[in-house]
Amino acid sequence: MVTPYKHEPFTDFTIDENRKALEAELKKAEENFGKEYPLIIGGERITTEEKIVSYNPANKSEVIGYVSKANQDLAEKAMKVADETFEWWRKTNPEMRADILFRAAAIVRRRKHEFTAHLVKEGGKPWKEADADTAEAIDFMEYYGRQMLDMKNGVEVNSREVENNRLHYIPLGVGITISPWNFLFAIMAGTTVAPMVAGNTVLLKPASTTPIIAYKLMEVLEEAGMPAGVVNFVPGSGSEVGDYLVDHPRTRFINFTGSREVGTRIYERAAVVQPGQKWLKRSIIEMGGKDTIIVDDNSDLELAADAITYSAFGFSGQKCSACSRVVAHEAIYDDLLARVVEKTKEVNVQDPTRHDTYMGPVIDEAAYNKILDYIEVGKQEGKLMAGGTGDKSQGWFVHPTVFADLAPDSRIMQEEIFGPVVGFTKAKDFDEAIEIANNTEYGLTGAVITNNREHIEQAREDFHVGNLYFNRGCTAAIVGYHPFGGFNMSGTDSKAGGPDYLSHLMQPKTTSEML
Ligand SMILES: NC(=O)c1ccc[n+]([C@@H]2O[C@H](COP(=O)([O-])OP(=O)(O)OC[C@H]3O[C@@H](n4cnc5c(N)ncnc54)[C@H](O)[C@@H]3O)[C@@H](O)[C@H]2O)c1
Ligand SMILES: N[C@@H](CCC=O)C(=O)O
Repeated sequence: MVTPYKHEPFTDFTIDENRKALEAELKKAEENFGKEYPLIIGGERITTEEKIVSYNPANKSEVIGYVSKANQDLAEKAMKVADETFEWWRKTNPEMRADILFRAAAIVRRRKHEFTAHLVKEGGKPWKEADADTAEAIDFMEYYGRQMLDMKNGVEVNSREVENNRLHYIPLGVGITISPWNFLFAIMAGTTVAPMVAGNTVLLKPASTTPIIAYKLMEVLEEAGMPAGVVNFVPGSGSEVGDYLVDHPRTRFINFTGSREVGTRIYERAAVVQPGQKWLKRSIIEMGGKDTIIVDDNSDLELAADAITYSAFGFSGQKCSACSRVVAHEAIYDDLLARVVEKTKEVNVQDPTRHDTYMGPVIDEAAYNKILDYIEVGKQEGKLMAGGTGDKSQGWFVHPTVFADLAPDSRIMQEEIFGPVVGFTKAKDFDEAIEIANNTEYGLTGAVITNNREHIEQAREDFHVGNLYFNRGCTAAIVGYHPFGGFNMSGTDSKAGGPDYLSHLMQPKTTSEML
């Protein structure tokens, strides 16, 4: 009997015991620095000459580890193994597959601080963010296991007197999971275990900046009883291994989360029917955001300022859900801006190994340079109110930055920066605020801070985003509570952590028997 789903609680690090536990795991994580990690294909560990090097973004001189790098030959080998494994894995009992996830979740829960410490080091996440990432990985396993149990008997369809009709779900085939570095554990794990529990086999290609956490997930799944060949670990270059697997005629589906640039490229390539290909590939493509918080004239400004500060600067703004645009009613614009600037100046930026860190580094040099370039653009387009500088002496640190008085169509208000930069613009009334909020090519998250019931209902209808929140920030969706995914150029809106998610990874089959 499976207990009802509830999300994994976050750790309270003000409790001495919890703080000491994480500190001990951070020390242990440092002892493991510099280790080598192989590929895993059909359970076989394969070491290659060429390596991906994973660095600590808060301390450039620290190498977290060296990960073997797949080439096209190894990708082909992994495809063959996954294809063969699918032939029997697709017929396995869904309960057995769900049990693997429940066991895997329990293993991670028992070693929670070990994983969280690893995320602090490999992802540069402050404790709170790293703990939430671990909790979300657990949630995905618990939630998708239960979803599979709910879906295993299909759904009721009508039958007539002379026939017996059924609709049930069958898996698709071999899927390619391509994951981002920002939710290095949760999204990587969720987009791997969902297809697996649905009866598919998977080739997992994690982000090259954060591959080691994916190896650790593989170890957990193996310990939980996942047979060899079901999930195969093939880290490698996006343009080499990624393109090869996306184009492969035996690829049945692609489960991608990442940037708009790479997502649209994959979507286009996957649409091309290759010689020998017998199906139309399914593409689940979740991409970026340019997420807005609207602040109404009749609203709690302190709540608004807190929500903006956390949504803009939590994990250095490196969330697809991060608030990068504020649209404020002109009557409260100056007051709100002053509050946010004051709070921004209080944000500390330091090594996330320290327990009191609010904001750590950005992920790497390319991200650092891109964000600082945008800051220069912002200085031309608006008024710099806070931040505006970086420090790369030790790691890739960018100070939380606020720009005021931007035009809604300025680059800072339109393009995904993926860093700790937020822009403010003014609206004369709520109608105009909604119009500005919708005026991007994305449609992922948004929030409205208001005490006006009519405006809540208006936004519910007209604010065109996949995840809309009222009187809170626009980040921190919880699996099973806030199914997550966006509209327009934010992606295919598959709603990760929601009741429809597994249906994207299976196909419904109707059978009708004459009586
Ligand atoms: N919508 C969501 O749920 C969601 C969640 C997290 C992150 N994101 C988005 O992800 C982006 C940040 O992540 P990122 O920098 O890792 O994104 P990215 O697009 O650079 O990389 C994502 C993955 O794609 C791989 N890749 C790169 N080129 C490829 C190719 N040609 N073929 C196949 N794979 C290829 C990368 O190696 C990585 O594993 C942001 O835009 C953010 O908004 C979206
Ligand atoms: N699901 C996360 C965002 C994932 C993208 O980076 C949130 O709701 O903040």
